[in-house]
Formats: sequence, C-alpha cells, structure tokens
Amino acid sequence: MEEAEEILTNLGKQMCHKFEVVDVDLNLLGKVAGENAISTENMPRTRVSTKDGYAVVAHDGAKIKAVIGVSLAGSVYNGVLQPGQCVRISTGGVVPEGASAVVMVEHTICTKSNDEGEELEIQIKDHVSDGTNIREPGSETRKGETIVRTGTKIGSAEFGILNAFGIKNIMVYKRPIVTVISTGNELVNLDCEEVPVGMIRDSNGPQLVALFKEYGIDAIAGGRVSDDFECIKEKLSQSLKQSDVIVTSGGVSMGEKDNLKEVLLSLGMTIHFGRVMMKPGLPCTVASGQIQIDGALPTLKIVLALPGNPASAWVCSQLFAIPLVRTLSGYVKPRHTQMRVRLAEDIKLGDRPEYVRAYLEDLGNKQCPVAHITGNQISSNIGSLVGAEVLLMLPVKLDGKEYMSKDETVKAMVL
Ligand SMILES: Nc1nc2c(c(=O)[nH]1)N[C@H]1C(S)=C(S)[C@@H](COP(=O)(O)OP(=O)(O)OC[C@H]3O[C@@H](n4cnc5c(N)ncnc54)[C@H](O)[C@@H]3O)O[C@H]1N2
Ligand code: MOO
Repeated sequence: MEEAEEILTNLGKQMCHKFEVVDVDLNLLGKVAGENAISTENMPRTRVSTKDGYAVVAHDGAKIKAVIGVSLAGSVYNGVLQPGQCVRISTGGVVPEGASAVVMVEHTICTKSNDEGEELEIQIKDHVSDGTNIREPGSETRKGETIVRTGTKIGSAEFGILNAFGIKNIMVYKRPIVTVISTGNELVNLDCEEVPVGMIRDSNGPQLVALFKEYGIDAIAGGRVSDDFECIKEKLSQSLKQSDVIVTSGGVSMGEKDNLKEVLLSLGMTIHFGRVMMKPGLPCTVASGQIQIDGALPTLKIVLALPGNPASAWVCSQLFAIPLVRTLSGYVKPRHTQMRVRLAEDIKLGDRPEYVRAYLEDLGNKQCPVAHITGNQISSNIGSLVGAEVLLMLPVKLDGKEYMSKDETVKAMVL
C-alpha cells in the first residue's frame, strides 16, 4: 500500500498544475488558492470600540464626564474629545479623536439626564486604563499581510475574509478533468426495467461520479463499454482526449474477458502496478502515459483501472483516486485524515491489510469514538458502503493474533 500510494503521489506531482483566475463568488468554494491573497487595508481601518459604553479620556481625573455626542457602528462622531467629556459609543463604533478608552455601560452611573431620558453626565465606577476596549488600526490584519495562503482550500472562512477585504478575484488551481467509465458485458443501463438474468445495473458509474462530486469534482459520466478489447481501446482513446484522469471499473482481474491491462499497454501507457496487497481492491491497477492529442505537445495522463466489485471500486477510489485529484487540485494535504477509534465488536484479521467500512457512535463522554462495522464486508456487497463514515485500517493477521477484540483501538481514515 505504501508503495502504491507513493507511486500515485509522485505521478500527481509530475502532472502539470493548471491555474485560472476566478471571481470571488460561491463557485469559488472548494477550490484551492494558487496565490497568496494579500490584505488591501488595515483591519480594523480605524480605532473601533469592542463594547457598548462611553469613549472617555482615561486619565483626565474627571469624576463626572459630560456626554457630548454619540458614535454608533455606521455613524461616526466627528468631534475631538476634551478632558471631562465622553461620547456614547456602540460596539463597532469609531472611537473619536481624543478618547483613549471605552468604559462599558454597566461600569457607569448616569448622574444627569434630560427630559427625554438621554444621559447628559455619567460617572465611571472603576478606574479605566488607556486602550481599554479599543481595537487599534491593523491590530488584526495589517495592510499587505497574507490573508489566504497558496494551497489553502477556500471554505466559508476564507470566502468571508476575501469578502471582508473587498477582493474581487483570485488565482486558483484548475481542477483536473476526470472521466468515469464502467466496463463489462453484463452491465445494463440504469433505466432498464427488466434486467435479464446474468446482467446487472451499472451502479459503479453513477456511484463514482457521485463520489467525485462529494469531493468537489464534476467528473464526466463516461458511460459503459463492453469487455471487447477494441471497444475499450476506442472508448479510452476518445476519453483521454478530454480527461486528465480516467477511472474505470471492472475487467482487471484474471478472467478471460479481463482486457483492461492489455488495452492500457496497447495505448502506450506504462502500468505502475496491477495488484496491490489490500482488501478490497487486490487487482487495482494504475497506468500513466504521455498522450499526444491533435498534434499538441504530449501530456501526462493517468488511468486508474479499478476492480469491478462495487465495494472494491469505491474503496480504491477513496484510497487512490480522491488523493490524486486532490493533489492535482492543489491540496497540500490530499489524503484523508486519520484518527484512532475503538472497536464495537471483535474482528477477524485477514491475509491482506483491510479497509473495513464502519460508522461512528457519538462520542458522549467516552475517550475515543466507537466504530461499528457496516455489515458483510465482501467486496461485492454494495450495502457495506451505505452509512460508512470511516475506513478501519486493519493490519494483516500475525501468528498468535488472528483477531482484534472489542474495545481495542485501531487507526481509521475519516471519509
Ligand atoms: N482467479 C482470480 N479471480 C479473481 C481474482 C484473482 O486474483 N484471481 N481477484 C478477485 C478480486 S479480489 C476481485 S476484486 C475481482 C475483480 O475483478 P474485475 O476487476 O476483473 O471485475 P469484473 O470481473 O469485471 O467484475 C467483478 C464483479 O463486479 C461486478 N461489476 C463490474 N462492474 C460493475 C458495475 N459497473 N456496477 C456494478 N457491478 C459491477 C461484476 O458483475 C462482478 O460481479 O475479481 C476476483 N476474481
Ligand atoms: O480484492 Mo477483491 O476487491 O477483495 O474482492
């Protein structure tokens, strides 16, 4: 597994990264910054109050202060404060010139008001020092500072700060173009009402397109192709023209109709691996090649030829395809986060490292999340994917250790 992951990481790094300048609108979410975004001004721009209260001259020695005006968020008091004076101010209001602190309203007593109930004079209950409750200009961000670093995925927080500084567009990594293709003579279209005996619906195709969508990639649904060598070759040649990465399912094992590897070789591609010590996904295959299209310079393209079993195709996509497209999309951390979880039940270990689908119990007051397996883990069981939140990373069995017991902890990949 380590070797396979390293090969894919290196291939991802070799493929050329493409950039584009895009508007700062909701379509930006999920893309990765391809340049540092720089603040255009100080934040805050002026001195601003952090509390509702009174802007005062802290060391004027005056017990009673005359209220000479109001500064609210959005409406500035333009005068200059003198000793013995104060201005009523709200959170976010600009602190007037001459004021050196803001006293919270609950730390003051109104000693004189007019008939309308407006304060004319106040007394401060406690001593207040210079700078209290004031945000200084640039105290959060200085003009020219980096506010979103290259390689950061734009989420709501990054989107928010770009908007706060009025940044209208940004350079991002272009997402790779991914095509999903299903191979197999037994596959029928999804709208088939009466599926003949021996045939099955192509569920891998829509499932993998949906998986990429979950990770922010609009993969092309490349449809189905029979197991015929020439048909697969034609389909792949056509798809390579428009894709950076092709993900196929089926036809990579030992059967007489398993032609994928031969097709990849006939297209001039190099097979980096065609069997991985993992479960599910033993026949998982990865190939790459410099492909020339319409006389242009050859470019590196990658084909992930995944096993047809639905659980194998999905798990291999999580382990290999998602990290690859994330690398190509500019992610600094392309792999799934790992954590330790506690087993809710005994699990038998196998001869291959196994990626077991599981869901997590709410942590409650437990130390470590508890993981429940999603039923029968045979690679053909598409139901084992339903509700999966993590992949338990089970080691191979060793002499004297054929099981992991309930309550033992194990590493898990968070999906
Ligand atoms: N003699 C051996 N036989 C098998 C081996 C082996 O090492 N030696 N490996 C087994 C393992 S492990 C797996 S996994 C499968 C993978 O086989 P293929 O990748 O060649 O896949 P297919 O044979 O085409 O299909 C397997 C299974 O999945 C169903 N399938 C295929 N495509 C779809 C789809 N688009 N949607 C839903 N289901 C699909 C297909 O009907 C088969 O039932 O090979 C073992 N055999
Ligand atoms: O490796 Mo296969 O994916 O277990 O059935």
